[in-house]
Amino acid sequence: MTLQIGIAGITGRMGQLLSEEVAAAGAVVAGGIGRSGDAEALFSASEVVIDFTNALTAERHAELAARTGRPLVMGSSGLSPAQEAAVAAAARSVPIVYAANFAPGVNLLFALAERMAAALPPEQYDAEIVEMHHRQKVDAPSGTAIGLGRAVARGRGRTLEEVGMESGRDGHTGPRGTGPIGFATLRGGQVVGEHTLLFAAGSEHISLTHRSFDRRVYATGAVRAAQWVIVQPPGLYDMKHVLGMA
Ligand SMILES: NC(=O)C1=CN([C@@H]2O[C@H](COP(=O)(O)OP(=O)(O)OC[C@H]3O[C@@H](n4cnc5c(N)ncnc54)[C@H](OP(=O)(O)O)[C@@H]3O)[C@@H](O)[C@H]2O)C=CC1
Ligand SMILES: O=C(O)C1=N[C@H](C(=O)O)C[C@H](O)C1
Repeated sequence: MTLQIGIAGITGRMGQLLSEEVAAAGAVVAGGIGRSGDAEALFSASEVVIDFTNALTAERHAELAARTGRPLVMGSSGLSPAQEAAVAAAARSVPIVYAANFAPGVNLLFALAERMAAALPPEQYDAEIVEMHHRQKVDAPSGTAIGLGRAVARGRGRTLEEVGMESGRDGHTGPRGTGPIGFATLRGGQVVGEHTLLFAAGSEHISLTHRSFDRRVYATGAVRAAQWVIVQPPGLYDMKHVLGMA
């Protein structure tokens, strides 16, 4: 049977590409909604739903996935801790892939970030994350930047909340703290997505950069995640699970 995939956010930058990538993968677009669409009807008509909307809508869709028993692939970013907790609660009754970034290269970057952070002591190496996106992006720092921050903190045996984030530096900030991860956000033009992780010590710097040139890389990854998630038991998954990197 051909997989019936619903698309939440079908009129958006990602949604339009998703329609093409669903067809390219030999699946069928079961339906799609923008902000005026009927989400209940979309979930009923679909075997799996892919959501690229916004934080508030994505939280509602996670709850709807749990209520209808339809697996969900979620790419929306900018979720608050409470919204992420709601997604995790929904994933107790339905499988959900919630990924900050569906590009394979970024998921390799997450793994490398963790390894580098484990090797570079925070007393000597300050971790800074710089991201740039198109002028339409509404959330900051990007979900991927936060994901990188979490990977660095994990490598140092802590959580991001424990190590702390230094973002939006302006005015008399005082000296940089030892341990917190710095975040800088650039917005402009039509940049698809750029992320740099820098470890800065007194006598050396080491950095890793990922650049996306085409957001189709996210759409391809999300469709792959949809094909993967339909046969998983309930749980909260990430792209590393889909890619076999967990
Ligand atoms: N994880 C990843 O790899 C990636 C994540 N993203 C994230 O995906 C999200 C979408 O990005 P992008 O496509 O660029 O954004 P767009 O603004 O281009 O698209 C947003 C889509 O969401 C729809 N929408 C808004 N409100 C609702 C609602 N209440 N119910 C249903 N649909 C709604 C819009 O519909 P309408 O046209 O009617 O307004 C539109 O189709 C963002 O959070 C972005 O950060 C983006 C790229 C990659
Ligand atoms: O809004 C975008 O465009 C993107 N959002 C995601 C994020 O917040 O990290 C992923 C990608 O960088 C593009």
